[in-house]
Amino acid sequence: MRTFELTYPHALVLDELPNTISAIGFFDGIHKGHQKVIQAAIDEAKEKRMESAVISFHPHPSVVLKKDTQHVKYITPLKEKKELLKQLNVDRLYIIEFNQELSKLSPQEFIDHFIIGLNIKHLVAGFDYSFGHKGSGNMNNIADYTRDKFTFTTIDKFTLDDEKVSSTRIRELLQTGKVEEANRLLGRFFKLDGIVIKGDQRGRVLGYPTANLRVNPDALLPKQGIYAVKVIYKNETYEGMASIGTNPTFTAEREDLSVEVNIFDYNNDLYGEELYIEWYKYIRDEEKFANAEELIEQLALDEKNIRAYFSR
Ligand SMILES: Cc1cc2nc3c(=O)[nH]c(=O)nc-3n(C[C@H](O)[C@H](O)[C@H](O)COP(=O)(O)O)c2cc1C
Ligand SMILES: Nc1ncnc2c1ncn2[C@@H]1O[C@H](COP(=O)(O)OP(=O)(O)O)[C@@H](O)[C@H]1O
Repeated sequence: MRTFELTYPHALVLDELPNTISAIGFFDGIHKGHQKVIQAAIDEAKEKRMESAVISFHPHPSVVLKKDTQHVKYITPLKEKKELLKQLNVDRLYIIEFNQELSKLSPQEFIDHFIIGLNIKHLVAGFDYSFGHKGSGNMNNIADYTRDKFTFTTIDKFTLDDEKVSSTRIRELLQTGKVEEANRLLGRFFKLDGIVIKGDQRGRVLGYPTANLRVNPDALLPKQGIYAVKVIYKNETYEGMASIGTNPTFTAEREDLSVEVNIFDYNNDLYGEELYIEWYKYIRDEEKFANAEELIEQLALDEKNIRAYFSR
């Protein structure tokens, strides 16, 4: 997959671009609905022997358009989005910088520059995709803007058990600890990755060393609490238990959340290493215990429960 990060106006030359069939959308999460849109573009490209592409945006439009949104958290930050699209075997990824100037383009200007101008011969989008100033272009009026240079397909809303699969729904599920349900809509396990950093060096004393992760500040974290997880490290998968929280038993008044994981049946130095965590099940809320002994008892119980969960 070749990635092109474009700012308006881009300098790509039409004559040098291959005939392309592209999906377009913000696609946060690359969930099952997004996958359907993207797969439709890939399938059509194969059939027509053209290149497949995804056109997406960064940052999220709400960062630019809303006054009160300072920081949007993503189900799939740009890095994860790229990795997932690469796995889907998309040939080309165009990331358009979403800024004030872009938001002011008319629908026709947007189409001329980013669809016709990128040599897109066929465009695939979800039923609710909109483009151009204030989203005035959409899949119902897009025929007014094609100049007969490309055709398009609109993909109907994707539902699971009568519920629309949406990024908003998945965010809500993750933020309320319903990771199993979120995973179902994603069509894979929700993942976070990070580099192992030093914590307070207390875990090993408790008998439960925990790898503390520095995660992407753009990444959406699931609800605070304790989870059954799998840890992927150097292509090996381990079971483990993770905590997202403030370690209230030991620390008062802490604002940032730590993401840490105790890996079962593992004993090795992990500082500086990259771990991927797959989130399986919410187990319990984080608690403030009276002392370390009580926390240790609870950790033993958590381990027992989570091992049982994985061996069902
Ligand atoms: C599965 C699991 C459950 C945890 N539950 C709690 C909890 O309920 N309350 C709490 O204060 N800390 C909890 N912790 C965090 C521990 O306090 C923390 O791992 C320990 O203090 C070690 O911190 P360190 O890695 O910075 O040395 C939990 C950690 C794990 C891995
Ligand atoms: N089973 C394990 N799970 C997690 N980390 C482990 C494990 N075995 C060894 N380690 C190592 O121990 C470190 C965690 O020990 P801990 O005392 O909690 O220190 P810290 O407070 O720096 O996280 C990890 O970063 C990793 O390098």
